[in-house]
Amino acid sequence: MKRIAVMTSGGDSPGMNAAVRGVVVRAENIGVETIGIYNGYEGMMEGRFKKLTMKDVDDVMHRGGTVLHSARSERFKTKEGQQDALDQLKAQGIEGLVVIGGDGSYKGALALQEAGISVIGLPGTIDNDIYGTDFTIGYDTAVNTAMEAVDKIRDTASSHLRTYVVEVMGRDAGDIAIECGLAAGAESILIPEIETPMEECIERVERAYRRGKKHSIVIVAEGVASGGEVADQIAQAVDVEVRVTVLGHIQRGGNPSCFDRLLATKLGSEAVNMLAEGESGYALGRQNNRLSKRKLSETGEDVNPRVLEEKKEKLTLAKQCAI
Ligand SMILES: Nc1ncnc2c1ncn2[C@@H]1O[C@H](COP(=O)(O)OP(=O)(O)OP(=O)(O)O)[C@@H](O)[C@H]1O
Ligand SMILES: O=P(O)(O)OC[C@H]1O[C@](O)(CO)[C@@H](O)[C@@H]1O
Ligand SMILES: [Mg+2]
Repeated sequence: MKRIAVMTSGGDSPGMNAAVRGVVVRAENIGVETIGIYNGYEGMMEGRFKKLTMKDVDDVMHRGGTVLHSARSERFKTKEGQQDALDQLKAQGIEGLVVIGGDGSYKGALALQEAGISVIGLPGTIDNDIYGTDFTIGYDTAVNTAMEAVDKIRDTASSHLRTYVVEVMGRDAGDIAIECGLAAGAESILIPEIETPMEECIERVERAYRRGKKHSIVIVAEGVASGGEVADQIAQAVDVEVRVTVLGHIQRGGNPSCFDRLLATKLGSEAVNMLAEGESGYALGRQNNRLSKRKLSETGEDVNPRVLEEKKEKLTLAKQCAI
């Protein structure tokens, strides 16, 4: 294999740069050329390609965001869009491709694999919602950002004896909500995958005050409801001042943690090894502290019931630890 390409896609995540660096460094070390594709699948269809050398990734390991930029592309979901992308890859003589992104990006990666490109997927998303890996690149940084923010909110909540509803990211994924909620000792955690009746959430807030607690914290993943909606319901039921904080995109930014840098570097490097050995069509990750690989074709919830099952098991276990 003489020439491969690397791209980032979907919402950015801290550690994507470290993954790109992992790919470029390993490829150069074994004499393979790397092309960077800018702007995700949108850039692929437009031919936004540039050769990358170690010099280009000298100073990116510690940076948040993605130097290759990222995008969400509706056009790439169409057959015509995918054909344009294939034409561009072929014109550039790309023999292998590393796609760094989330579950949506993996669907695009699978389409390219099925069309004859050798693809390896790396889990780059703060959502931690990829089947076959315990952690995604960027999740550790994001959940720590959220937890630190909730710690700060707790200080003011406690001073004013208030309840705070903190809305965190996760349209379909509850990992950030549940793990930052557990780590910050929240009274109630609302996630999209497992329904919690509002009465239960309200009862938990009331119970905290009855116990003599000075504040209470409710974490809600954006996919369940807005923080404002949840706050209104609590304020109607409990005689307490309620405030809302929406953490938003600060959860996607910032320098990647050591964990995310190492995960990204190892996976980037391994992706190149696999392509060089003629293996493709896999999504890489880490499970039980070992490198894991799953077929890209098995990572979608729509095709593999284990995806949702495994996710619910993990979240149910975590929920059992809540107060
Ligand atoms: N069914 C599909 N077929 C082809 N391409 C797809 C498909 N679904 C998504 N994609 C492509 O992948 C891109 C990224 O997907 P999406 O917006 O779901 O983000 P993601 O990769 O899941 O990351 P995150 O959830 O962290 O933002 C989409 O904009 C689209 O171009
Ligand atoms: O920045 P955008 O495109 O609004 O995306 C927001 C979504 O992206 C994610 O952060 C994942 O990257 C989700 O948790 C969130 O719902
Ligand atoms: Mg996703």
